[in-house]
Amino acid sequence: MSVQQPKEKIPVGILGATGTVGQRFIQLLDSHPYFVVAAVGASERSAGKLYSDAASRSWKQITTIPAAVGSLTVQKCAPENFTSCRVIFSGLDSDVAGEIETAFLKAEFAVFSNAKNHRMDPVVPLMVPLVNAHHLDIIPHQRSLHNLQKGFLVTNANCSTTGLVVPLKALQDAFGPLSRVIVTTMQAISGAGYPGVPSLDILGNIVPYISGEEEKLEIEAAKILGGLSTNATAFVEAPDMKVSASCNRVPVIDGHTESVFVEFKNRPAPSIEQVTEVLKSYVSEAQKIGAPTAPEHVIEVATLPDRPQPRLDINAGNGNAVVVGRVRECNIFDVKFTLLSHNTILGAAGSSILNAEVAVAKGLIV
Ligand SMILES: NC(=O)C1=CN([C@@H]2O[C@H](COP(=O)(O)OP(=O)(O)OC[C@H]3O[C@@H](n4cnc5c(N)ncnc54)[C@H](OP(=O)(O)O)[C@@H]3O)[C@@H](O)[C@H]2O)C=CC1
Ligand SMILES: N[C@@H](CC(=O)OP(=O)(O)O)C(=O)O
Repeated sequence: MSVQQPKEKIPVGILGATGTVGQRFIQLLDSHPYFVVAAVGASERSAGKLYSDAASRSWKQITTIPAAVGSLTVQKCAPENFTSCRVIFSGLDSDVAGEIETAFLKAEFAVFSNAKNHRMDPVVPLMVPLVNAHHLDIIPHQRSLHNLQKGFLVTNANCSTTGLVVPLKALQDAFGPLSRVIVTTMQAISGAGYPGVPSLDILGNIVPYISGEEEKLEIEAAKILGGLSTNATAFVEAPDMKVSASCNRVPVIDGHTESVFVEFKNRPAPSIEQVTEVLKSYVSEAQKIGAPTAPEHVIEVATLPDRPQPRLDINAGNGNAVVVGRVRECNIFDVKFTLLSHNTILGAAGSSILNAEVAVAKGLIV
């Protein structure tokens, strides 16, 4: 089923527009077929300045600030400053995202958040567009609980969780429930925002601790890989699946690499050839409904034995695909592989934009 795209541009606002994720939104939306940036917001430090001035020092994208956004005045993140927008993309710091995003929800905006604050809310989809777009079906219930006509709130997952759940979803769909997953991450420094990790801590080094990260990987996957109750009013966690994570910060600018070990519940376990074929041929709902920025291939399976590598593979599917390599037998669990995903594109702004495209296609953005 491919859905017709909107004929008119949809004005969007970006909260946290000066940050690492906010900048990615601005870069990605510059060429978007129907979303157009109409307002930008950040902290009181930036509010009142032209975006080009507020972001001049922190802008770290390889493209320049689009002129139309550079000339916008940065707003305080209050709903009354975003009345020209129908959609809000939030790249807000989690210290403030909770309250601010709730205010925009209550003011009837369609809010797409990258922050952790609302992810485990029982009526908020924790949505990885290449995995669980059907979780959007809870929105009518969310609206009725909050007494809203048009507004709703959807969150992205943690950036490492996002890369992980894509191949897990393909495997779960094909071979049934997963019982145990162990993952060790090697996470890029852009994951910590700007200015992020001090250079003296990370250059020539590895830091084997990212605050709160392992816990997020361990709980978010079960919500994302689970289903919805039949009346679409509650999420049902993937049963029996246990995830154990070990997270490391490595001196890479963009791209989270993960070593993954998977055990299936059903016996006999699939062969490596079957696993590889399933990963290669996985198709997501976002692709089926014709979301314009969905990658052609959700999972690219690397054939060379020393791939994926962040420097070489990070832009697969314009940053919205997951590259999986080294698919092989595991002599403790069933299969092991290495994956790479772009932490600020698929892991953040790219997924939010895809989530909004899916919401447009489902008629939720009015
Ligand atoms: N970086 C990544 O790979 C990923 C990040 N995330 C999440 O996305 C969010 C943004 O992350 P990131 O871009 O890396 O962070 P940054 O630190 O780079 O940016 C934070 C943004 O929040 C704004 N901000 C800070 N305080 C306030 C305030 N009191 N009121 C309004 N705005 C405020 C900042 O504005 P100002 O410039 O004015 O200070 C800035 O625009 C976080 O919640 C993070 O956890 C999720 C997945 C991946
Ligand atoms: N913690 C991630 C980025 C992030 O901000 O995650 P979360 O949105 O789950 O807090 C990293 O450092 O790479």
